[in-house]
Amino acid sequence: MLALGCELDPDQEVVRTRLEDVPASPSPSTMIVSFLRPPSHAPCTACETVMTVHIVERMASVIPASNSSMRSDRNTYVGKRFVHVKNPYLDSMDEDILYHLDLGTKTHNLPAMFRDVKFVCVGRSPNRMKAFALFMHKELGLEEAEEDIKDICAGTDRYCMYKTGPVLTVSHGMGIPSISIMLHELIKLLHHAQCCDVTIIRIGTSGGIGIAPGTVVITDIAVDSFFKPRFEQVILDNIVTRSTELHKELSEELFNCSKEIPNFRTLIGHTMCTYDFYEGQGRLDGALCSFSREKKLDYLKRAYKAGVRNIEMESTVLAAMCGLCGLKAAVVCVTLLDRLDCDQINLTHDVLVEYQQWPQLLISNFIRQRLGLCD
Ligand SMILES: O=P(O)(O)O[C@H]1O[C@H](CO)[C@@H](O)[C@H]1O
Ligand SMILES: O=c1cc[nH]c(=O)[nH]1
Repeated sequence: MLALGCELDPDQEVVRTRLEDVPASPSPSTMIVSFLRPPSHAPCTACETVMTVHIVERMASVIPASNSSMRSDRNTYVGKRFVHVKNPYLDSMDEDILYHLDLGTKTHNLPAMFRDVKFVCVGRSPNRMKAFALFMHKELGLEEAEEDIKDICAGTDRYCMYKTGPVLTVSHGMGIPSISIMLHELIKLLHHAQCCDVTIIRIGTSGGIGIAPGTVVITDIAVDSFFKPRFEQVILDNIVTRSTELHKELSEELFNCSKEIPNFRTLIGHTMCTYDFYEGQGRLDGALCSFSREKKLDYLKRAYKAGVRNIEMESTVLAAMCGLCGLKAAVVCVTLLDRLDCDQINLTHDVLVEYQQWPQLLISNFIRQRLGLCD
């Protein structure tokens, strides 16, 4: 019998192992083959896939009460839910330099700067996020002068960061590698700053499937290009599979909040996260295209049937990392086109600007509501 070639962290679980599926001579990167399913789920096609790797790192929210090894971890969430890191090496480090944010534990008093943060809003570009921070500043009625809202990461041009009251706004660039680097350092920052009960929301744009452009999709589950609720992270020469479920109550709260905004088109649905904008999203207009229009439409229609309503490029890793580190996460993206109709984004500048404001408006209303600032 093949022994499982790893030691499991309490937060990681091989839910079921199908030894008959293990290749006779597994390569070093296919040491364990298992059949994965988050324990709280009934079996479904989305989860019932034999994968090259094999470990589900469960989100705290899906830990069954009977799992005693996880109970203490879970109990730390009662009352205050701290942001936690899952790295035994961090504690022994004399200093932690958050290189891409130009911040550090020795150079900055992170608790003094950030301990009161309750909401983190992330989005692609420095300009968009600066505009959002200024908008939030106005909406929260903060006394500080607008000119005093400075980019906290000004010492680097990798990302930007603004703090307006309890709201931290950070840019993340395009795609999984870019947002993933930012999230590692942001999560450590929130941890070092002893933040608790933090909600993180990605505000973005996306391509819709079978829905009118301008619709805001609130993601319930982020799925990969195979419509599976998973994020595969290559670690050394293993692929570790992580769950991509987002916070259900949070998405419902956001949806309810959207109902109070006049003429706001919104829905809750699955969001597909890809590694590429062109071939990866089935576009016919990239520099490379090796499939037919029929194949493209067949793929997008299958995605729709699987519950996917929009496509973007960051949601799976955000869901996976935040779920593991005790952050309630949501993804709110407006759709710029219906991919069943076209591939090119041909909106006028004004319409594009208007569409991009919808998610921002929703998030600002949500934060104001949470802070008891609504009329
Ligand atoms: O508008 P943002 O938030 O960047 O979102 C989408 O747009 C970019 C591609 O144009 C990708 O980052 C994708 O996720
Ligand atoms: O089609 C689109 C539009 C915006 N962002 C994407 O990732 N895809």
